[in-house]
Amino acid sequence: MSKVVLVTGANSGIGLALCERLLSHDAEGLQLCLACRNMQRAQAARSALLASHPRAQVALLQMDTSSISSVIAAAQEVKLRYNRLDCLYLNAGIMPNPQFDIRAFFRGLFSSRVVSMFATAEGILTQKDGLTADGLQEVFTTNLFGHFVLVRELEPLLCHAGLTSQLIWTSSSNAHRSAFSMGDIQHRRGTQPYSSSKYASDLLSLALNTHYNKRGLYSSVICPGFVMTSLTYGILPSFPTFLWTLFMPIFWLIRILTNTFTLTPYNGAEALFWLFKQKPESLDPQAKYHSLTSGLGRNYTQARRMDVDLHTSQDLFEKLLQLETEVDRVCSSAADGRTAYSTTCL
Ligand SMILES: NC(=O)C1=CN([C@@H]2O[C@H](COP(=O)(O)OP(=O)(O)OC[C@H]3O[C@@H](n4cnc5c(N)ncnc54)[C@H](OP(=O)(O)O)[C@@H]3O)[C@@H](O)[C@H]2O)C=CC1
Ligand SMILES: CC(C)=CCC[C@@H](C)[C@H]1CC[C@H]2C3=C(CC[C@]12C)[C@@]1(C)CCC(=O)[C@@H](C)[C@@H]1CC3
Repeated sequence: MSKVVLVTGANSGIGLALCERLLSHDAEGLQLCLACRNMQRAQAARSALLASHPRAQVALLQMDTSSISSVIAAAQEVKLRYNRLDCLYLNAGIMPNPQFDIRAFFRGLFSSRVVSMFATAEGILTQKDGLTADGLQEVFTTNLFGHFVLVRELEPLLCHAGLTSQLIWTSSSNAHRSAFSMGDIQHRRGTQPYSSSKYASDLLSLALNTHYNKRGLYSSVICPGFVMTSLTYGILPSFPTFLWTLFMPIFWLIRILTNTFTLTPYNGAEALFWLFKQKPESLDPQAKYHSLTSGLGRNYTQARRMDVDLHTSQDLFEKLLQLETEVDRVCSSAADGRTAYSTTCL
């Protein structure tokens, strides 16, 4: 029986490279569904995949993870099209308006934390976040909450007696506990919404395992390493893309120090692809699976323990459930024509 796999943010970067790798592994035994916000870009990605795998089954789904109504509509469509989902990749993500602290970068270069700075970007990156049309924080909603709502909506397709399914989150080694606050899960008040949203996805994955393992659903988290994609190019917007290419020899040298410089989307998708081939029951719910590339260019996956605990993960899960109920209430009162209030108070 063919496996049904849905990938969010599949039209570019790591998501698209993953689709290519999945099809190269098993073009005919998969029903691949690319969930994207922009259908033109989605169509281009589908054509590229079909050019190298003409017999593959590749479907498209319109979904904007920053819009809760779009996520709910997309989930309804999935439920009409498929009767089960084997693997759901929660990969779409943004890092808007990044501010790169050059001084901190040069200080870091000549300090003992140089390797960790290149691996995690700790202390050198902040972002300016915005609000979605629903009044939620944009990074939180796109990277985490939209995906949470998607998982909840797709529960009937993911939880089947006697069968297992997988959730696989594209997190980051930029996920730091210090950037996340349980009193401000959307990160309204801080300057590191990206790090906060990725730390929250690490916590949420653990909580999802606690709640859903008994129903056959398993969740894992990966870090693709540092990959050259449009997300990365956005960090130095005044830098033309070709200048990044000129830095490649330096990056290859850095790769000798830290194998986290995977650099290409193909390498970055290593852990995503590796997890797909594992038995979900055999995976460690407290581990983050890192895509790594050695100095000689060998790709491998390594599990590293995450800085998460069950109690905090459970607290976050409950807060997300509350937020889901609130958003639902606001949306239905707006649909009824009653006065809708902004979700900024949530
Ligand atoms: N590049 C890196 O070094 C690292 C990346 N990551 C993570 O990897 C994931 C993939 O990013 P990457 O491939 O690098 O970057 P890209 O920008 O190439 O890919 C991001 C994908 O997410 C999609 N997306 C963004 N916002 C939304 C939305 N609201 N609804 C639906 N889709 C959306 C984008 O669609 P569109 O084309 O329409 O913008 C795009 O397809 C992200 O979660 C990122 O945080 C983690 C660690 C390192
Ligand atoms: C131009 C030169 C010579 C160096 C580039 C320095 C930084 C732009 C670069 C160093 C470490 C990188 C990094 C990321 C972005 C670009 C850097 C800050 C990430 C934050 C990208 C997104 C992630 O999720 C992280 C895992 C990356 C960590 C490393």
